[in-house]
Amino acid sequence: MDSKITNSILYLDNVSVSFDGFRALNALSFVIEPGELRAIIGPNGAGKTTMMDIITGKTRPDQGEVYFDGAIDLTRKDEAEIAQLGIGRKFQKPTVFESHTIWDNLELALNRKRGVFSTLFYRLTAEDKARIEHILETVRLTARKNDYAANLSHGQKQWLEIGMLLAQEPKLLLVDEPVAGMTDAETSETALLLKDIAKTRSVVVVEHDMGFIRDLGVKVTCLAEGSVLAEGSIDFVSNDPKVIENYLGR
Ligand SMILES: Nc1ncnc2c1ncn2[C@@H]1O[C@H](COP(=O)(O)OP(=O)(O)OP(=O)(O)O)[C@@H](O)[C@H]1O
Repeated sequence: MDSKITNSILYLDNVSVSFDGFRALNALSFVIEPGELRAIIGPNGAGKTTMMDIITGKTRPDQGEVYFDGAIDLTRKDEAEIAQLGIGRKFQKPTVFESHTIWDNLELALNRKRGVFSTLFYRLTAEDKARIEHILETVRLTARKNDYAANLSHGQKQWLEIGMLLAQEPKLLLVDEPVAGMTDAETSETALLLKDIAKTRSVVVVEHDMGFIRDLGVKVTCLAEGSVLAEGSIDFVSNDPKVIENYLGR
């Protein structure tokens, strides 16, 4: 097998998918390295959500290769299997349990991995507690751990949900527009938080907020019309005439 596949955490090659004759992805190819934090930008309808749907098994490609963690062919796995393999997805809207505390939300997320029956009789070990404390620190919510999730700001709810995904220890985390609706301070903090997370796993983040993308300071992939328009540093990508014409200049 190609070493480009075996050395990557995520490998997409020539992936296409059409809906009623409309090509949402058109020969999309890109590679994410283990431990990489990658930013994906692009205009509305560029195929960013469809790309995440393909990776998580929600949508099947019409053609192309999708490999995870070396040699796992994701096109042969269903959504549940892909989640189990270690791909976590954060949707745009936070979906935390508002009437539970922040701690309980994380405990529930930790238990989700274990299944219903073991959860019924399960007591947290010291190791589990340490894990929750560590996640609380990562997502900047230690001081709020006993508050109800309902009392968090929108940005903090996004962080809590990222924490709930971390409890399941994904190898790859897909994050869709995390900073939409956040304050400027929360947006800057989210860039730091995602960089912290990427120290121990790979992260792919889709965002429109260019200030945030600049703060991340990582490799950027710009999609348009279902394929890669430009890829490289933020300066390289934002000076590309095709990116200016199709996205930034709009
Ligand atoms: N299930 C579907 N059925 C029909 N068309 C779809 C479906 N999913 C996506 N599309 C179309 O495919 C195109 C790509 O959509 P997609 O949501 O992936 O873009 P996006 O880059 O995520 O856009 P945005 O930034 O607005 O979220 C759009 O024109 C969309 O209408």
